[in-house]
Amino acid sequence: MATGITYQSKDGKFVRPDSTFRSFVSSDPNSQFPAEAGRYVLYLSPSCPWAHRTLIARKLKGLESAIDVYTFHPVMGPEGWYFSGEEGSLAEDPLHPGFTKIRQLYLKADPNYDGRFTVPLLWDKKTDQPVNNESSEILRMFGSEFDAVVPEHLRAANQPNGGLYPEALRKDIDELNEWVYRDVNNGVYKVGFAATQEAYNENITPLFAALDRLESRLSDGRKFLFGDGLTEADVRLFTTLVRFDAAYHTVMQCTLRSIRHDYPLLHSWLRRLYWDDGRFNGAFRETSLLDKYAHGYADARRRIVLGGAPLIVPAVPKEEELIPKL
Ligand SMILES: N[C@@H](CCC(=O)N[C@@H](CS)C(=O)NCC(=O)O)C(=O)O
Repeated sequence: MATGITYQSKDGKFVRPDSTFRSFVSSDPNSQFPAEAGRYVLYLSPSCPWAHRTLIARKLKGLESAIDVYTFHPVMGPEGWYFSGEEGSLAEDPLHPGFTKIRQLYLKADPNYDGRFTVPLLWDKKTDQPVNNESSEILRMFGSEFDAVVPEHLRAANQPNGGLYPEALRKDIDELNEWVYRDVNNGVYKVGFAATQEAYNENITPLFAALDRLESRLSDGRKFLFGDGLTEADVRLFTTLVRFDAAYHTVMQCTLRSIRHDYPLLHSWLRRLYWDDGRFNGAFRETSLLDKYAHGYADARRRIVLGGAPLIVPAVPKEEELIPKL
C-alpha cells in the first residue's frame, strides 16, 4: 500500500486527521505518566515539521539525556516511516528488536488501529505503550513538565517571560497558534497537496495573507512573536519557515513570495533563531536539515502526480511585482 501525506476530502482539499494518542506526561509523580528522566522515547523523522517542534523543545530545555530519540529514515518509504540504518536512521527499533517500521509500533499498541502512522510518537519505555502523537501537546509537555529534571537556568520560571507557554500570555498564544496552524503550518500543505485547482486557489491567498500579518507583527521591533521572550509560538512558526524557501516555495507551489526576498522582518527573525546558538543551545540550527527538505516534499508530490492528480497551475505574482515599471 502506498502511503504519503496525501489526505484528501471529496472536493480535493487537504484535510489533516486528528491525532489518536493523547495522554500527558505530568510533573505530578503520582500521575499515569510522571516526568522521569530516561523513561520516554520520541520516535521521529527530523524532516517532519511537526516532529521538528518536539526536537527543538527537547534541546531548548536541555532534555537530550533525559528523553531518547529514535530516528527513522529522513524520507518516508512506501509503507510509511521506517528504520533503514542509513542517513542518521537506526537500523531497527532498540526497544522492540525486529521492528523496522512505525506501523508495527502503532499496531502493537492497538491491533485495530486504522489511522495514519505519524511522527512524532512519544512512547513510554517503562509500560511499553504510546503516550502521545500530537506534536503541539508534546511540545507543551517538554516546555514545563520535565522542569524538575532540567538544569535550573532552563526551567520555565527562570526564562525571560516565564517559558515557552507563560501563564499571562496563554490566551494570546492560543489565538495566534490557531490561525498560524490553519493558514501557515497546515496552510502550506493545503496549497501543496491540493488535488484541484479550486482547492489550490482557495488556500494560497490566506497563506500569504497570514505571512503578511506575521511580518507586520514584527514591525514594532520585537525580537520574538511575543516580545523579548521566546515562546512555543516561535517554535511552531520556525519549523514551517525554515522549510519555506527550500521546499514549500520550490516544491509545494507556494510560489507568490519567498521569505528571504519578500519578508525582511520574518527573515531576520528566522536568522536570529537559527544562528543564536549561545542563547538557544543550537536548538534551531542543529535540528534543521536544510539539504533534506526539498527531497522529502518532492517525493511526496511525485506520489500525488503519479496517482493521477490533475494539473495545478502555480500562482504567479502580478506584473507590477514581477516586472515593476521603470
Ligand atoms: N497532528 C500531527 C501530525 C503529524 C504528521 O502529519 N506527521 C506526518 C509527517 S510530517 C506523518 O508522519 N505522516 C505519515 C503518514 O501520513 O503516513 C502532529 O502534529 O503531531
